Amino acid sequence: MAIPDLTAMLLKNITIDPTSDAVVIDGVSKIFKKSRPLWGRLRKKSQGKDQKNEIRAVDDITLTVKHREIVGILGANGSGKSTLIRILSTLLIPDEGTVSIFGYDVVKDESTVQRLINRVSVEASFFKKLSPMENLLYAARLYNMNGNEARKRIREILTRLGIKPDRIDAPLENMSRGMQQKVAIARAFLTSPILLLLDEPTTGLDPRSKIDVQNFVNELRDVHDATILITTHDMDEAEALCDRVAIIDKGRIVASGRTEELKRAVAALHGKAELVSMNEVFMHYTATHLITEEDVERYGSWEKAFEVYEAQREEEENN
Ligand SMILES: Nc1ncnc2c1ncn2[C@@H]1O[C@H](COP(=O)(O)OP(=O)(O)OP(=O)(O)O)[C@@H](O)[C@H]1O
Repeated sequence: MAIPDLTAMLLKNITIDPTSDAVVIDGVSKIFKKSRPLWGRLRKKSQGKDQKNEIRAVDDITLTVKHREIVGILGANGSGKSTLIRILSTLLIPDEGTVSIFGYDVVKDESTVQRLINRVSVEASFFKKLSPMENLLYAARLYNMNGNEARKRIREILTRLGIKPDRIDAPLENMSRGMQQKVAIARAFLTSPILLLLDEPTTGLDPRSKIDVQNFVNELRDVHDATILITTHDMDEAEALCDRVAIIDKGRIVASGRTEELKRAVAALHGKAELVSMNEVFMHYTATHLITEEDVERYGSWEKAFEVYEAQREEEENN
């Protein structure tokens, strides 16, 4: 099927050197003010103490992503993944450091960068009364795509992502959250971006749909030369999809490399002959609490126990 060369269209007047790095993040930090309940603020005032009221959501991150690489940012809730993705997509300005996308600075060359990237996140905005087809045609029009070609391509992508034909023309508001997530993913694929930023794209999707999305991500890189940065909690996904991962904890990169390398390194640290799992690697670098077999039994699974301890940690940090 003839697909309009949208990438070429979008890149008119933008020079891209495919041999240069796709993303260069250099010493980037983002600091937020902690918002406190009124009672907490009054109490602090009365105590007259100068308490730390800042969160370094991203703390001195340096990372390079090569053209056509798929890189995973792995971190627990609140570790700074979305903040980093928002900086890359020009939605937030870094307080320290610089980021460039194919040589264009996210602050100084904001509008150029916006034409090179596409971000998918759970907060995707859609017209909920309209159907997936109508929403995606609207997006296609923004990118000057030919209507008939766009219609064909949209149907193809939505079908590939497992959306049933009768749902393609039905209102989005009647679809499950997972299905709406797939429409958000379809929108990013429709415009074949040079750099795709996927912020937890498969959270909430069933296993079959996860695989559909992962296959599509691979295809985008293999066929359309895209570079992909993906945040995820899902270690299997990271292993299946990413050439390289960076583990982030409290805004800092605590480990990075190929999954195989990290598994070998952690196994060696634990004195094990065979490779450990990616879950163990993740725990090794991020856990504040060692999860025991009793915890797994008590909470039903390793992931559930991890979530419970992370929630406790977050609560402690916010108090
Ligand atoms: N606009 C904001 N104002 C104040 N604090 C913020 C803001 N955005 C994020 N934070 C804080 O920054 C830290 C990092 O948040 P971020 O959303 O980047 O984490 P995350 O790793 O994406 O988490 P999750 O997996 O839950 O989406 C958290 O402590 C969060 O509460």
